[in-house]
Amino acid sequence: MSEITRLLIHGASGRMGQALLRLAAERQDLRVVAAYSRSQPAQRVIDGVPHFAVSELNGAPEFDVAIDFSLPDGFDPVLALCAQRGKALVSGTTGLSSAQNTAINDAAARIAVVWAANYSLGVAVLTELVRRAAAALPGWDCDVIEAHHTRKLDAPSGTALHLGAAAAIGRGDEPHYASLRAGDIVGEHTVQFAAAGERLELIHRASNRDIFARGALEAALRVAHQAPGRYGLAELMFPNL
Ligand SMILES: NC(=O)C1=CN([C@@H]2O[C@H](COP(=O)(O)OP(=O)(O)OC[C@H]3O[C@@H](n4cnc5c(N)ncnc54)[C@H](OP(=O)(O)O)[C@@H]3O)[C@@H](O)[C@H]2O)C=CC1
Ligand SMILES: O=C(O)C1=N[C@H](C(=O)O)C[C@H](O)C1
Repeated sequence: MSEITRLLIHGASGRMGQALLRLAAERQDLRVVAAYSRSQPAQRVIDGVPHFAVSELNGAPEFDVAIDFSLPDGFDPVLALCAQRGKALVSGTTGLSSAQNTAINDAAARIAVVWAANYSLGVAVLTELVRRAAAALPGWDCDVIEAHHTRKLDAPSGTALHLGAAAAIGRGDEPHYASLRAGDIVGEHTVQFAAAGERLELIHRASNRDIFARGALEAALRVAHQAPGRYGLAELMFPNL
């Protein structure tokens, strides 16, 4: 086991991929050994990091953990690579199908896997608040309202679905969802509880993708050498919640 954790970044050319590469370069405890993007034209080295096209994924160099922020179309090959190599995977790709979710559970018999719709501490706390509010407010209307940039493809967002599931645990039924796509909004989530005469709103606003990238890098460090299993973000990162 090397002291420096070797990272493979999948989805490197994207908004999240670029944040991950920039923040990883500032750290001494990890090193990006390969960065993959769908449309990378040819193998090349950028700031000391070898970049490849995803078509070359099977020939990836040795790594300890892969971080994936791509799109559902790209998810299966990186999960397969990690399972085949016996290496951990941290993924934040949203919009995955139920079959892909089942594939994560299957892979977790062989490797350590973390998948989370949101890697920020604020949303981890919000999730707990939503669960408690939903349990305390039976019979109130519950709506999850999310806003994101116009380039986002999935709706409702993964975080909205995650918060809705937390509310459902507290109240026994799913809330309603509303999605807005406008400008360059990084990510905003409101969980609203409403009854006659009063309304409670719990809100998280992300203004910078670094919060997600930092969370994913930390999760990767923590899970890189763990035993096989599907690890929840809260148990791995925020055990005091
Ligand atoms: N869990 C969390 O905390 C967060 C999750 N997300 C999620 O992360 C994902 C990426 O977001 P974002 O960075 O904004 O998206 P971008 O569109 O900016 O980037 C997507 C990346 O994935 C690559 N890609 C696209 N299709 C494929 C494919 N079929 N195979 C392999 N690679 C592919 C793209 O390569 P190329 O450029 O060559 O097309 C690009 O590198 C989304 O699902 C988003 O919802 C985002 C923020 C936080
Ligand atoms: O695509 C995004 O940008 C984001 N996606 C995640 C989601 O679907 O919840 C997390 C964050 O809101 C940004």
